[in-house]
Amino acid sequence: MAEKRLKTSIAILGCGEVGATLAYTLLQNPICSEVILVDPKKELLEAQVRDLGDATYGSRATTKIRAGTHKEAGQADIVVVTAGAKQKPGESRLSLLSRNLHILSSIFTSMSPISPHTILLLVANPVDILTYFARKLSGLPESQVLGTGTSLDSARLRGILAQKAEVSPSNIDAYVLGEHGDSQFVAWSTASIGSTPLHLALPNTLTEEFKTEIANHTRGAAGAIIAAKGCTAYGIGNVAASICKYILFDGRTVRPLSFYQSELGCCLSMPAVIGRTGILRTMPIQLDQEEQKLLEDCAKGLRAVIKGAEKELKADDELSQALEKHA
Ligand SMILES: NC(=O)C1=CN([C@@H]2O[C@H](COP(=O)(O)OP(=O)(O)OC[C@H]3O[C@@H](n4cnc5c(N)ncnc54)[C@H](O)[C@@H]3O)[C@@H](O)[C@H]2O)C=CC1
Ligand SMILES: CC(=O)C(=O)O
Repeated sequence: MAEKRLKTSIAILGCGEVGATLAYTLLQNPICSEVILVDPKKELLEAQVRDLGDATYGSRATTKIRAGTHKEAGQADIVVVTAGAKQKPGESRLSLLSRNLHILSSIFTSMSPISPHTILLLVANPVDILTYFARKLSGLPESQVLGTGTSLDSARLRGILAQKAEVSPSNIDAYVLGEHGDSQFVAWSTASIGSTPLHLALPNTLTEEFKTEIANHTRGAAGAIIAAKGCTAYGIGNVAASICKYILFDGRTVRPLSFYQSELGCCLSMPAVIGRTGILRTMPIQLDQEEQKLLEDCAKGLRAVIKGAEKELKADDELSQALEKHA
């Protein structure tokens, strides 16, 4: 029991491209005692654990990796859900909804009873919609259920702006907000380089044309990478590992994350402070009129998807029972 209390564990559900990349990132930058991988593909699971284990021998690695069950995962400090289908080239994230919602529901059935202290981090797509249903299926408090949301899009935005402005990405403070998907938008009015507002830092560059080009580049990044290599993994591996660190180390770090927005009736990304108990609080952001409209349109679109999914769920006995359990 004493040993259990001293251990910190991160369970990763799904050990495909994203799950394995996240596990590798966590082994290279240790933040917990143990990483537990769970996947119904037994041969793949065993091979990933062996291959990842090989990366730890001979170094000063402090994190152990092992295969586990969904039940064990349900007792981890953090459960990261990467389990699910991914987009084929040209497919949208939303097209994955029906398949991934079924997987999500089966995961919660298998993990039950989930520890009341577990923090759930959703990665699988469509991440905002799955985060919304994970809240309902897990029965955990809202603050403990979050999605990576537009963290990855914001990292991509920082990268391209840093190139254009010829400064380090760490000096760019700019967010993509809303859906991790096509209705996302850049909060240009709040963006800065260091403490200098973007319009002062890039006075001749920040035209409407430039903003459209950057926003399209950011929105289209996943599609372009998937068209060429079939998946994206390194970016999200790094983003998800950082979020796990902010949680376990009680970083109180501000990040654009997907979580339930009661006034909008859906999960989407807004800046939040994250720490040991998950979402500690929302960080208010002053959007301009146009951005506020984009946020509301984005929420409207997500609510419509949720409504459609709820209808589909009602027709599916197993899923509707799973949802009712925590209604
Ligand atoms: N939110 C984000 O920014 C990003 C999200 N993604 C999403 O992450 C998900 C995973 O992507 P990949 O790893 O490339 O796919 P993948 O196909 O390589 O791996 C998915 C794994 O999930 C496993 N799985 C299926 N049902 C399971 C269950 N009940 N329990 C545990 N594991 C289960 C599969 O067996 C498979 O090994 C996709 O939905 C993808 O769209 C990917 C990149 C970025
Ligand atoms: C696949 C995905 O959601 C991304 O790379 O943004």
